[in-house]
Amino acid sequence: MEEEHMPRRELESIHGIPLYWCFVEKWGQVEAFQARPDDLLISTYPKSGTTWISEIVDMIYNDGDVEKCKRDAIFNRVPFMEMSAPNFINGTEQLDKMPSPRLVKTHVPVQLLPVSFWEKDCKMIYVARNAKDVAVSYYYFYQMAKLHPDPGPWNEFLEKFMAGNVAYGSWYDHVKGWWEKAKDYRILFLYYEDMKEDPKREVQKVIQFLGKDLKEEVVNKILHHTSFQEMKKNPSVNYETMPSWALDHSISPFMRKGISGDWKNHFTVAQNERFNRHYEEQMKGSALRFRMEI
Ligand SMILES: Nc1ncnc2c1ncn2[C@@H]1O[C@H](COP(=O)(O)OS(=O)(=O)O)[C@@H](OP(=O)(O)O)[C@H]1O
Repeated sequence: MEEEHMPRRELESIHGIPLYWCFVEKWGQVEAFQARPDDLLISTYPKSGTTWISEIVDMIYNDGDVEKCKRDAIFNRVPFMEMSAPNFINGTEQLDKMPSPRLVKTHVPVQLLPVSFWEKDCKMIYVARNAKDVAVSYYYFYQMAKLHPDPGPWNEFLEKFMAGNVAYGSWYDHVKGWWEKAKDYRILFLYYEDMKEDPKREVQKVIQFLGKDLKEEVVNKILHHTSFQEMKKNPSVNYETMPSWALDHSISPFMRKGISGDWKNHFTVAQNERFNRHYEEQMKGSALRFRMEI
């Protein structure tokens, strides 16, 4: 049998946001998606801790039962709403068939979220990560995930990232857009850096937001199971069950470093200065504050 493969293709655009051609092709399904009142939406800009918070939430939903959380891969337990690609299960169709309560993953900027999520007043968790670490993580992900166009050399990719010419568009607009919405809707806004600094405190916030009450020993179990070291070796979350023609872990593992501040190993002094100037302009007037390391 001929091996499946995924030829790299340039991004297309949906409502002005650059995105994979195969997601754009089925965008009508995303717009028409019917959220349910007890859905929990997990929203992030790519590479901001989506898989981490997804596993934490599934562990909370299952009262810290590790075996239950190993029942299936993370992308089946927390389906990726806008996912649509040849030879892959379609996100909206997968969700339509799923019993409630559902956990839903998305990376859409706030203006592209299907309206039914607002109408049903669903709870949402948004995780934000500092732009420099996201850019680095995204650069490696572009290389290993064949859905992306070729990222080119780091310097060129960084320029594209700053200009918002990457999948899901501008990081700056994404975080600012969700931050503004969090003022009016049931959105728990978390930072990756806070989760790294004090995972217990942040997991407690999630438990409270979900209206759960878990014993300390269960919380400790969740913390252990969702540590980077544990998740890296857990096939139900490390994406190694995905075919290598789609995700090539030999180029870069999905669970790559899991730290804050890795950008320092990639940005030159000149790149950092240029990035900082651009960052100030983009984030001017926003109350959002990120820590670039912890
Ligand atoms: N448990 C845990 N602790 C700390 N960090 C973690 C954890 N799990 C995943 N990661 C890191 O998150 C990065 C992947 O982000 P996402 O899961 O958002 O990726 S995706 O957008 O859904 O493809 C990617 O970051 P980098 O290592 O910087 O590339 C992962 O390593």
